[in-house]
Amino acid sequence: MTAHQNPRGDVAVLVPAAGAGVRLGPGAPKALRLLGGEPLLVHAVRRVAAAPSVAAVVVAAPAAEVESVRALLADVAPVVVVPGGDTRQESVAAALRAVPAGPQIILVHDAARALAPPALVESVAAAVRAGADAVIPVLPVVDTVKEVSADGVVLGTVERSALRAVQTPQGFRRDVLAAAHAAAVDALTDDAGLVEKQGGVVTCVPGSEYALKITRPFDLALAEHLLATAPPVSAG
Ligand SMILES: Nc1ccn([C@@H]2O[C@H](COP(=O)(O)OP(=O)(O)OP(=O)(O)O)[C@@H](O)[C@H]2O)c(=O)n1
Ligand SMILES: C[C@](O)(CO)[C@H](O)COP(=O)(O)O
Repeated sequence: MTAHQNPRGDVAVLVPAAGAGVRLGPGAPKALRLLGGEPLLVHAVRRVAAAPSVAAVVVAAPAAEVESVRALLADVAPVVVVPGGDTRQESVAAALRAVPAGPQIILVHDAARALAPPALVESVAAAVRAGADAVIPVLPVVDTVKEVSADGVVLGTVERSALRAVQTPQGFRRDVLAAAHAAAVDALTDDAGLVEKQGGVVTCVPGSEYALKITRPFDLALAEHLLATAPPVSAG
């Protein structure tokens, strides 16, 4: 199957999906765990592929699951599947190398954020299209945040008014993301961080509660409930 979803689109989405899911507990690699009877990866790819701007999707799968992931996604969307790496950053870099020529906007989206709506994909892409080098969806931090020592003693309270919790999809001009990964020295927890290290400007757009990262068992249980009320997949 071709890598092209919508030949008129200007966006390629990289989906890092090669993580083990240690915090979710023993079982299959996290992207293949079930939510509403379907793997998290299927939910994530279905939603990004439904966004009208998306021309191509590249999935970084667990190395041992590349063929099974290809088969799993064959009826969901046209995708390229490559083996992921030992870290999220390596998985994104592997997917980036496989992006077809054409799209000049690249989004990076965690398979673990399985319910992120197509409308969020479109709003991130639109902000890049409007001229931003890099765009991240964010939500305000609602808890009081404290810095705590390794032995559990509070060192201080962090002023939270300027803090934001960062989600995916994160969006980039293609040349900006390529340069940031090429220059990467340390493994960071998100791609926008690599752009920041290069002195790039990262712009925020409003995130979505549905784009929660399914990390621990409670998140999966919460996502099962959210699935019933999630925006329709066609809401690009
Ligand atoms: N080597 C890795 C590690 C993570 N990821 C992906 O990066 C996203 C965010 O990672 P996270 O939710 O932390 O997943 P895991 O690394 O699987 O979680 P854990 O740390 O609990 O094992 C996930 O879609 C995950 O599959 C990846 O592609 N390659
Ligand atoms: C990219 C990310 O989802 C943004 O919040 C997050 O940094 C991934 O973190 P993890 O270390 O893979 O859990």
